[in-house]
Amino acid sequence: MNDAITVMSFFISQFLGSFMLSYLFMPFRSYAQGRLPFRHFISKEWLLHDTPIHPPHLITILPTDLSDVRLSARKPEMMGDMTQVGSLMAAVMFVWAIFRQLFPDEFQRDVRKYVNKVVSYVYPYVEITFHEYQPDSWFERSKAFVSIERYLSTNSSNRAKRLKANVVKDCESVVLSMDDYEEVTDEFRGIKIWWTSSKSIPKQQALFSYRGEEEKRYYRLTCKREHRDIITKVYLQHVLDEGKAIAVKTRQRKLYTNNKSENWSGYRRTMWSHIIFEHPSTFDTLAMDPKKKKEILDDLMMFSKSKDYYKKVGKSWKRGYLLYGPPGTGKSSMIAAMANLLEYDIYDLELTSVKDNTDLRKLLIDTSSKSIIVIEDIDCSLDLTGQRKEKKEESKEEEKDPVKKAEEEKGKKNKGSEVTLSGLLNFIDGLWSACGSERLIVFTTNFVEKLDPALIRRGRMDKHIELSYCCFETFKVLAKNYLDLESHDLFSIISRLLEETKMTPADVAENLMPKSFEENAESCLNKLIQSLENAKEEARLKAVEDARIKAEEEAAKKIEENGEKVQESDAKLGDEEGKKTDKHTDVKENGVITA
Ligand SMILES: Nc1ncnc2c1ncn2[C@@H]1O[C@H](COP(=O)(O)OP(=O)(O)OP(=O)(O)O)[C@@H](O)[C@H]1O
Repeated sequence: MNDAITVMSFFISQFLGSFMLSYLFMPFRSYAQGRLPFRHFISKEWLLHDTPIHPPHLITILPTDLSDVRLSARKPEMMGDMTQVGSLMAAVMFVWAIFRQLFPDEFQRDVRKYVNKVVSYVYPYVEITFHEYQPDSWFERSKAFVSIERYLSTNSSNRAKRLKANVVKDCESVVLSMDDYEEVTDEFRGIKIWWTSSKSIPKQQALFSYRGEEEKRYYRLTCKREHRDIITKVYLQHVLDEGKAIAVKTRQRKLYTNNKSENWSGYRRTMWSHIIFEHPSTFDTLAMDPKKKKEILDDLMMFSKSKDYYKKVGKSWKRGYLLYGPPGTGKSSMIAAMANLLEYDIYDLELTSVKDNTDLRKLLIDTSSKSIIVIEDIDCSLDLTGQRKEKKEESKEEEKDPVKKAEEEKGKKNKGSEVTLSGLLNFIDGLWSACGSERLIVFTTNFVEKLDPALIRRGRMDKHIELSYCCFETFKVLAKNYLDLESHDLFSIISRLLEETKMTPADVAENLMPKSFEENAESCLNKLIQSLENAKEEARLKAVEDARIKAEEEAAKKIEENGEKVQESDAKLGDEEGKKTDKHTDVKENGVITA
């Protein structure tokens, strides 16, 4: 009985094998005759084409261009085709099952290897595969894969028939990408390229799986052999560059702030926390002198386009900005406008949360390029101003009271940060500052005169920008933004008042903003005029009060000086009288002595 089964299986496999082989070789034969376009897999199109193809539609491993196939209905032949394909598939599966059952794994591997070798001789295409995860970094997606995904999403997803929709995190927009086992074509310098997305599924799904046992997604590029060089040397670089550019354009910008150094430990340590950066300030909404604004805009644009220039002159690609001026003059608004202009992230560095210079360096290394590192109110962040002076004084006072010294040390520790001025100077332009590129470092302060000159010298803070009280030019920008007004009869009064009194753009903006539906542009301007007049009156009264206080102080000083003089003269008189008495005593004594 067993023998009979063996013999039967032999004949069946012989029959199916020859049947299958004849089918397998037909595409090659037809290809040689230039008639049959090949496909990777059966697609909808073959059901419709009317090109006389014999045999019609089978699963082959060879890709083709279907674009030149004319589409029309061809239903009567279709049923026959379907039957043939069905039996072929059944045969292939049967033979494959027997092959896998009867032959050991090693043998199967060898067969596959030789089949691939043979196919590679006749296969007129080149395939390049890009895996989502590289074997050496299971937790990080391959940069090439991500770039290709972006490139294909943007350039080819409109041609793909099955798409995957991903909702971007923290955002309501939907990003479409090719679904698994989908194919799209791309064209580069007249060359046709096929991209397929696919995944390899593990034989057994482990209960506790790690990345290696999960589905592995990949993109496969197929092109004709003769185009191999141009595809590998030019096209791939083009795809990667495009992918990066799309990422920059579509990425959500972030506003980071540093965590306290104590919270950096553990596996998931994060030095920076972030939220999505959505500040609406732009250089259009920023009110300042137009000439000054243009100068800053040019400076920023020039910086962002000067990668090669910085390399040529041997400088790391970064630039320092010092923004100074009274509170409410637009320093923070300008930083947001810079970030929006250049599409950079912002790292808002809170110096008091940084333990020491080493941690400051670690934070710097953890920032990305295309970013603005901001230290607001640098004069208040740490006592950086006097440290150099203090050190000099300390070295002079060699022997200091140990109790006083200990108390001072304690006081310093209580401030929570041991970042020093030299640490900060290194942060800005030391060796470590060269890691990463395309970065702006911005300091803001209300009291520029308090800062150590070393901190703000050119090369560290390359551009010093003063943001000051509202002038008429600034007001005009605010009036346009807040009230849609370019001119008004009341502008002349406002212009005069702005020359006579100081008001910050923040206060002017507050007055210009309508607070109810009844308020219109004119009432807002009147509100501003009233406010300016009040401010002027307040300033006048303050000046009077200051003058009175000054006069009183001077009078008091004079009285004090006079009192001191009287005391001095009294003391002098006293001294002289004393001397006289002494002389008298001396005489007496002398008299006594002589007596
Ligand atoms: N130059 C300006 N242009 C447009 N709006 C401004 C300007 N200055 C101030 N404002 C308005 O005033 C508000 C406060 O401004 P901002 O926070 O930028 O000032 P600042 O100089 O950074 O103040 P501080 O020194 O207190 O941090 C902003 O929300 C903005 O609406």
